[in-house]
Amino acid sequence: MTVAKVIVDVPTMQTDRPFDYAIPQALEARIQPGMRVWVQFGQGKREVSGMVVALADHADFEGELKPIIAALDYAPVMNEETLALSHWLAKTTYAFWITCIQTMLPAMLKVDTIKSVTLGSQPTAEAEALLAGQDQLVLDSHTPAEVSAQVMRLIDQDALTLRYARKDRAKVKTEQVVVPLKTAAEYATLREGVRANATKQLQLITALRTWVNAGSQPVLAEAVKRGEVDRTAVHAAAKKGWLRLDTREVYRAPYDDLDHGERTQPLTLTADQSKVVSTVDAAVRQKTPKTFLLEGVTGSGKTEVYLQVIAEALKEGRNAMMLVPEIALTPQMVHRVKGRFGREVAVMHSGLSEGEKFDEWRRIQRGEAQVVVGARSAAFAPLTNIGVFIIDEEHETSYKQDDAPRYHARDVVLHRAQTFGAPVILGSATPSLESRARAEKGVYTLLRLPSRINRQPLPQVHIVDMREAYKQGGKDDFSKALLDALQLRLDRHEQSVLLLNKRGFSSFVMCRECGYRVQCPNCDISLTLHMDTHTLRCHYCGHEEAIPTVCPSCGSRKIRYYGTGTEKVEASLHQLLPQARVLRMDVDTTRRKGGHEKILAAFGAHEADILLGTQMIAKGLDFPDVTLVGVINADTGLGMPDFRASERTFDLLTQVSGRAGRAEKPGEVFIQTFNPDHYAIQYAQAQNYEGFFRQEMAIRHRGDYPPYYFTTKVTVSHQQEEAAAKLIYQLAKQLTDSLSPSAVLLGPTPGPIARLKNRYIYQLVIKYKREPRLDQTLTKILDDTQVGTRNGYFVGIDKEPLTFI
Ligand SMILES: Nc1ncnc2c1ncn2[C@@H]1O[C@H](COP(=O)(O)OP(=O)(O)OP(=O)(O)O)[C@@H](O)[C@H]1O
Ligand SMILES: [Zn+2]
Ligand SMILES: [Zn+2]
Repeated sequence: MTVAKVIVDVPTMQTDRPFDYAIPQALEARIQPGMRVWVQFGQGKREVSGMVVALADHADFEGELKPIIAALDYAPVMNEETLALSHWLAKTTYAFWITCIQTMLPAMLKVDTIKSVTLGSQPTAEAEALLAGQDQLVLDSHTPAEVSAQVMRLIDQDALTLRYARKDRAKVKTEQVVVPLKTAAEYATLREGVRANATKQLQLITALRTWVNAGSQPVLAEAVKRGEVDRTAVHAAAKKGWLRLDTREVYRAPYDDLDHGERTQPLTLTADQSKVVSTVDAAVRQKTPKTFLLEGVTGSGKTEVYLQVIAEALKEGRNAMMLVPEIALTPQMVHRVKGRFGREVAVMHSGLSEGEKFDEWRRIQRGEAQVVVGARSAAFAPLTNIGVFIIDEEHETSYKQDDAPRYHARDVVLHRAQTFGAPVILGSATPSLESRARAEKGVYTLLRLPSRINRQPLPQVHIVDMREAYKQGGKDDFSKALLDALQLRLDRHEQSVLLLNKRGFSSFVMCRECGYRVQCPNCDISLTLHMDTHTLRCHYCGHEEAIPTVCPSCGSRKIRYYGTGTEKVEASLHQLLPQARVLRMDVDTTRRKGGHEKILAAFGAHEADILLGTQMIAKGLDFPDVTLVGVINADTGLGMPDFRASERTFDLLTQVSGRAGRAEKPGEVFIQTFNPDHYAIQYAQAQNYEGFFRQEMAIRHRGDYPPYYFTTKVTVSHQQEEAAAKLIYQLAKQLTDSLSPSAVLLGPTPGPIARLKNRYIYQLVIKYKREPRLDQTLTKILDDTQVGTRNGYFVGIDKEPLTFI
């Protein structure tokens, strides 16, 4: 007997292991590891989806095995390598195996379970009334709690029966093509029998003859759109047997125009670039899974290096994967990669629709794409035979996922690189301290691009002391120096980029009379003001409400708007420089699909003089006419109680400064700050990464922080504050008892936001150098607390968290 080992879609600690299922005769030859199946699970008749992770010739389970009800796939959606990867991911991130599998697959492959009730064996009047003449009542998250309770009671009485059905989200896109069934001569004869005033029929026959002669089978919708044929006439002709309509599967191709556009040629490399490329190429050819840290200043031509290394892998008959942070995955970047490799490139990022993502994934899965470019989750793309991995802007925090599985894309890539015997390039102008320290120890190989292409100097950076600036005629967030520099660019018809560092504060509404700030009802945090929709929104749970006109606390009408938002700065710019054309880029202006693209295209086409934006404008942009970069508020991040605050500030300032003067014209940068003497700002002014690295390492060493120590954060949440607090103290004791004396426990403390989505949060952080027993202890903690069951506890374990607050 063949037995299937199935991971079921029931994310709890007790079910986080494969369960044995019998493969019924009808499915005997079909079921393979990596296929999704539909099975019955646990008591009752609950039906769930699951993933076959292995086949075996005998069961580990003693009793009678339940059979697999149905296979959900015709071919496996995971292969041996990705299945093993999912298991590794679950182990290393303390997440459920099923959660990892679902994270790795496109959303369209998630199976929704539809729960409903029908009349049971002992129907009652109450049950019949509830169904109100319908065959079934569907239960979902919108079902009111009272109804759920009533349904449960009626199920217990056998008055109702619970039923399960599955709904696959996957939708394959199809199109209809016209297949002419007759010869050109036959169509000519047909034409003679058609009345002269039947113009649509005559037109159709003419078209059919053209297609027969050209041997083409056009897409119906397109032919109709071009006005070549009439849809009704086509359907009528199909009935008469003049033609056939075939349904064909098609991909939603988000970058169709680029796929068929002209290809760019490799550039002649500079000596520095050449050295880097040949070093990595050698590793590609020898299949050595070495990690290279490419430290290259902004505008040093890292992207061209990536492209040529990818080309080498392809030449060797291997595939390539390149990760880019979400916000740097701009149309510019896609253009550069697609421009070189065309349709061989699959692109994966959150800006695509679910259908587009699914289709790009299928192209990779079927071996039709050789290069994958994507954001964090593209690290899981089912690409095979990978010859090189690239992570651009490797210091970016967006490579780490905040929710379970709390993985870092860099770790996923390094793991897969071992499997494939492929080198990895980690590239950045400002590498993370962790990576740079590893290069120092020789774990990674350091490669450098110390100068800009064509020996252009890095832009000149001015620090503007805002404490002084307001005394000297600065107004509305702008110093006179920055305003003058902007004016000069307007006069010269050059472009400017303005960064508003939003980290740390945002716009809010406050009562001038009593100081009341509108709070989220579900979370302990102030609501953020959004002028575009005239609402207040919670950035954590999504709660939205109208701006009050009267203070809910004291009844006063003196409600005022506070904080510097991009909208407010945009308004000041219009006042201060009325002739400037400003484009604003932030979450609000890019929310709609393609919004990002449109703004950048407009800026590239010189439809604006100033591009004003948040962090999302700091990375990867390469516009030759940008000669000025202004940072409106450099230090909002410095005040954060986070030991990485300086590193983040240095990275951001260096990256954004790098947007200026990338072509022939020299660039200039103005950084407005209240902390002009802070070392992060000083080193950013000098664009001296190595200097910053040394000083920051010394500080981390003194404070026993990463990269000298490892860290793990444990978070507990519960709807009752007391329950959460009690558990975290209990865990703290358990950890202290099991860890060595050299490990340090920070906390327990309430979470930085003490209540989120109506759950109270407590956390602790473990700092340690070597703790062989930590893994075991953490696993035991998860086992003991029975996460995911009805007791209401959530326990989150985050290895190397990027946020401590
Ligand atoms: N060998 C070369 N010859 C000529 N131009 C080049 C060469 N390599 C790169 N360039 C050009 O130099 C500019 C900067 O290169 P690129 O954008 O790759 O730098 P980068 O290091 O990725 O920058 P950043 O980290 O700031 O995003 C681009 O316009 C690119 O086309
Ligand atoms: Zn008030
Ligand atoms: Zn909220």
